Amino acid sequence: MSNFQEYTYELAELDRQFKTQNPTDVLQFCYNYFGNRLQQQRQYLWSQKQKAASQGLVLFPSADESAQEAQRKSIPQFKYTLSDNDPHTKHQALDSEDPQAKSTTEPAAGLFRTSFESSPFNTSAPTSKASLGPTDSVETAKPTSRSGFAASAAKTTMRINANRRTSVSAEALNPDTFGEDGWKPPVHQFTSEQLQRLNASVIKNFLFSQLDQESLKTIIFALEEKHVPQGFEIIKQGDEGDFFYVVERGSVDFYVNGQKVNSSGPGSSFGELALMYNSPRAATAIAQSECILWALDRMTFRRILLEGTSKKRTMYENFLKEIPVLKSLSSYERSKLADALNTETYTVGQNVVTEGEAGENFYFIEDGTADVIKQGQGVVTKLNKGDYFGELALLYDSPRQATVKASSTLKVVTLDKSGFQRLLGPAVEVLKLQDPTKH
Ligand SMILES: Nc1ncnc2c1ncn2[C@@H]1O[C@@H]2COP(=O)(O)O[C@H]2[C@H]1O
Ligand SMILES: Nc1ncnc2c1ncn2[C@@H]1O[C@@H]2COP(=O)(O)O[C@H]2[C@H]1O
Repeated sequence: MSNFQEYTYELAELDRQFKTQNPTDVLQFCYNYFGNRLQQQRQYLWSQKQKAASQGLVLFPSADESAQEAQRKSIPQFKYTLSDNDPHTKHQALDSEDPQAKSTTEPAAGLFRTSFESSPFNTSAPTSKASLGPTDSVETAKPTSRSGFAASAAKTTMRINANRRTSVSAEALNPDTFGEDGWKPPVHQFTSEQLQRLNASVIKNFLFSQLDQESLKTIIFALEEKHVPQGFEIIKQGDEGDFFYVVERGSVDFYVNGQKVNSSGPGSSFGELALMYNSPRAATAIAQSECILWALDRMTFRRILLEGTSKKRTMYENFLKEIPVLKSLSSYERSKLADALNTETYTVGQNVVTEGEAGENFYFIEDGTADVIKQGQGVVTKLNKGDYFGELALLYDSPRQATVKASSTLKVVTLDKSGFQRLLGPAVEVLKLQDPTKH
């Protein structure tokens, strides 16, 4: 594109955004628009340059080698000239791994009441329903989240990784640098009633179960309570990811290209993909009913939850693909299932489940063999890699119908009761059809 073409493109895009959003503060809107564009472009060029450098190519050659070397080491920063306290100015560099960038972008606490709040710039506001009003509980929390503008700005920015999933590990943040780079998680204040609710539901989310106490505490205090009305568009497909959400109450529907693909209820979470892969939002999320959500900012998600989550998804991805009973699950449903799995190992002769006892888990055999034994009948079935067991007690809320004993070293992947009820989707019908007591 020639400079002139680029210039006309930018003006046309600004014009389009302006007409869609109809801002009240014209200059501020233009300032924010170009600020974000410039910053995104600098970061994009920098990332391209790094990629090329890793393959021995030099992009944008400079005569001054030492300046080039210095540049290679740090992301060139574009700095805003307005004060950080400007309520319209919450920049995209929030996600930058560069500490300098963050120190210039964190808004002063208290300026933003809630990131869902209707603002002249917020195109994520519901199309037809009333906008979200801050609840008492929201107001008790000190918001440090993105402004409404950030959400709308996402639409105007160049899509760095549009429609492409980059590898998580390549982008993972280095835990060794925690604390050294100035990053601090948001710390909200909760009422005792809020803490009780968090304890009762949200904390039980699978993604949090892998965390040590310290990380769990960080996550909890970084959460922000959001109340959204029925019909509210929480996430828009194609937007940039800002928050990860856990549903405390209500349910959320997901649409990909206008088609409903999924829905999820209390205890579930969503909005992780864009944060994990630095990709645009993969689906639109709309509140099917009034919802209470807990939102976790992108940076805290990436710093604390990214590694464990991506490790689990990678670890179980291939295994789950091979299990016949799970063939009806979409790859996204398999990923969510992977989040909820754990591995246990049993030695020969050990019981995994015992006939007559209550059932808490469902099992897939990852490696090894097991015998299914019924009192008075002996071994009724032998199980191998890829087989499952323990579904009957969970399907029918009944005691275990048989004992399952390891007949060699046995590695099993476990799914607890709540995951079984929420994450197996269409596979539950297949499990019912294959009930071994009926064959
Ligand atoms: N079938 C699906 N495909 C993609 N995303 C889905 C699907 N079902 C639910 N989602 C959620 O919708 C979210 C939209 O934002 P993210 O892409 O960040 O993360 C996505 C998932 O958490
Ligand atoms: N013939 C069988 N009768 C009962 N349970 C069986 C049989 N064959 C395999 N099983 C598995 O053994 C498991 C014992 O725990 P559950 O009853 O939860 O679920 C049972 C089935 O998954």
